[in-house]
Amino acid sequence: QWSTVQQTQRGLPVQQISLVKTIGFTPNTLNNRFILQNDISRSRIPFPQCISSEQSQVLLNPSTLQKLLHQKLQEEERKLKQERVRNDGLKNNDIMDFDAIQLRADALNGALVARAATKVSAEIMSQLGCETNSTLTERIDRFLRRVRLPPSLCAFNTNPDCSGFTRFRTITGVCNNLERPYEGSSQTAYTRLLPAAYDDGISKPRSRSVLGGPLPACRQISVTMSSKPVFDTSFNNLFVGYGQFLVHDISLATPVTDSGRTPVSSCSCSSQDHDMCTIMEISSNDPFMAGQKCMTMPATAQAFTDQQCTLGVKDQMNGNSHYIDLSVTYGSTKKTAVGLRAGRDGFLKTAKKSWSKFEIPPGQREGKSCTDSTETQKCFAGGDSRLMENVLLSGIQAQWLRIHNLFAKKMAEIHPEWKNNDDVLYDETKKISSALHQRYTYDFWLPILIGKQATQQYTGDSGLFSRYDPNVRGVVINEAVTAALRLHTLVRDLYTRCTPQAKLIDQVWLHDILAKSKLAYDGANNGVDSLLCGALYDYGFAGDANFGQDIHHRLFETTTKTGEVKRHDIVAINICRAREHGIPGYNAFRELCGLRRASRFEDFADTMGPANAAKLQSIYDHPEDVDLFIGMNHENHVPGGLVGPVSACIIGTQFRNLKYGDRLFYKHEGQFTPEQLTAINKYTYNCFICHSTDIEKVALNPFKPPNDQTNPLGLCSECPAFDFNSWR
Ligand code: HEM
Ligand SMILES: [Ca+2]
Repeated sequence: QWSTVQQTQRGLPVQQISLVKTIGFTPNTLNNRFILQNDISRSRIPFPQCISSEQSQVLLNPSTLQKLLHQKLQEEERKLKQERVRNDGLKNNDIMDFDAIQLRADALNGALVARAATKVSAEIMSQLGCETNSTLTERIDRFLRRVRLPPSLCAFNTNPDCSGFTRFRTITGVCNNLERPYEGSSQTAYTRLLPAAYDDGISKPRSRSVLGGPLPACRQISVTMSSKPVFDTSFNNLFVGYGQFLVHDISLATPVTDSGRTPVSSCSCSSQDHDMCTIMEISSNDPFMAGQKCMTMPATAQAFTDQQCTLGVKDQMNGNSHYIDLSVTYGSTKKTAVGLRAGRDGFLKTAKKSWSKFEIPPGQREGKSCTDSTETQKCFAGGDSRLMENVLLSGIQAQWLRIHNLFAKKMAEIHPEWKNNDDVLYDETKKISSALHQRYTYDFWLPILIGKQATQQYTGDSGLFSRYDPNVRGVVINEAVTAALRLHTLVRDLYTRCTPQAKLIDQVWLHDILAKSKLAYDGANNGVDSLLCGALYDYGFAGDANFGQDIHHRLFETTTKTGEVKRHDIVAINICRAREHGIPGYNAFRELCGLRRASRFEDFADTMGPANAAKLQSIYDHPEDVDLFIGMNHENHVPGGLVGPVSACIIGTQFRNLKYGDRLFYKHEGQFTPEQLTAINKYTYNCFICHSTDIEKVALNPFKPPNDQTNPLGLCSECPAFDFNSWR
């Protein structure tokens, strides 16, 4: 049944519209024929006049809508299949092994229905002859969101029973917010700080300057960014690696072609459906890629804006649980989570190698998330498909596995009555490890990124405990993960490996550890532990508009049989991804964050140096055109931070929401007793590293390079064990 929506979750009050009646939905009685015969060649009518016509009443007639939706569903399903067949011949160097996208993304469910609903929305606008542009997106959305899909097509149709899930986190994140149980759960939409901006007001990427000309192409912008990064000695590469681990915890923009392929290989230059595959052009005088036909990336799967399943403009799906809950380690879907467990004593599966006293992540059964897997050297399995994106990331995962199993063992020792209770041991241990992850994130990681002052402003509270606010939405913000948290400017080219005693082994290139498992299994050189050791000493690249070569121009480099070299570019991807996600430009976020909306490039002077403002002027026609990612990377840093004020504002808001909107946040009243929380606070990150690697000395603040005066090394042998006394 179609029905009207009274209230949206964005809090926009929506008027009822009388013409939408409720009717039964019976797919078999529908025919496929396109039933809208109206002339669309008319000249465009301004919005909202176009929707007040008689024709809009006809179009929004429930049975018309139903037929249209059914038709679009079939079309979309067919196109998805065609695209998969078309790309089947491509070399499959899978970086990502996607968990089968369940319920909400299945055919006739979730992602596909959301996609079809967007197509219906676009069709309605087109049939009404509405004039559309990116600035009208919000108003168009508000109009369309009055129309709700039949419940049979809405995966959120029934509320889950949360009564058994109040103490521990669920794997998906469902039942975290007891009033809005799906909020923040895996396979639901990102939220937005600002309304989307789509060229057609519905789903097409921003492509025009406000002055009328085309926006510069993504790769064209990227090649103007320098590849001569400088080091920032105030943080180390473990800070960078932890950051990547953390963003993979909160976000996976699930590709629409979720057949287990990389952003590189899941679309081809000949892809026909540009809604499904973005094709990035490369100019013939490109300094690194001349001769390469194009770069491609699959679109992000779609999701309904909220749990109402209405028509509306395009929104994207987060495949992972939004909360900071160690989902990289434990999984974001039930199936993955179960597969990662050993099935006894609360343990997680691991692999044991003769060359290390420590365990490493288990191999994937049929995994292809790395490019060099063999029978004895398998890609790693984990809760997030990007675990092998680089070996440092795999190392951080190994640490959490080791700590989990160590703690589960301790827990069984102090609670012999739980001996055979796999579930209790798993849940109790997981609750402590996720608490530690949150503590390290908020107390150590975030203050380095946005500075202590901004961290306090957005996430600070006094006293031992903090308080949950069920009205805060613990949902990942599209702008945060599509731009602000894409800290690729910090990513180095060279990675040091060292021995447990911190003796240099060698330095390896990012492309040697990117999607490759070889060095993780390099027993002679201590596997992942030697990279973790190196990360403590390596500086990161500074937060600016310089990007390391490997990630900028040589990402996922492959050579085909015919000798053709194919490369990708994270900067170009980030720009194009944000346009695909309808993220407005930098200027709009300046205003949101309390700065003046610039009308001339000189107005950027309050957030960046004149040279950077001039640089942006040389790329773009108008300040409104500047892409968020590019604008942010040109900002001066906030006090004590690595990012600029607009970045810090978006990131601060994100971490505030993921704290106060997370009912199970470790610091909130009721989660742990004061004694337990004190034990968690006392378990320092340096001792965590000591207990989860073979490294012998770690600095007091492990996210900063060791320094005799300001950040001295401590001996691991002196680290106290985690204090389990208050769990007895
Ligand atoms: C070590 C090297 C890294 C490589 C090779 C890498 C590569 C990538 C790639 C290929 C994507 C997918 C882009 C797309 O299709 O839109 C991505 C997404 C992303 N990256 Fe990185 N990245 C690295 C490190 C980092 C770090 C250090 C951070 C932040 C601290 C970061 C933050 C992100 C974020 C937030 C996303 C979006 C994730 C999502 O929502 O799905 N990355 N990265
Ligand atoms: Ca998560």
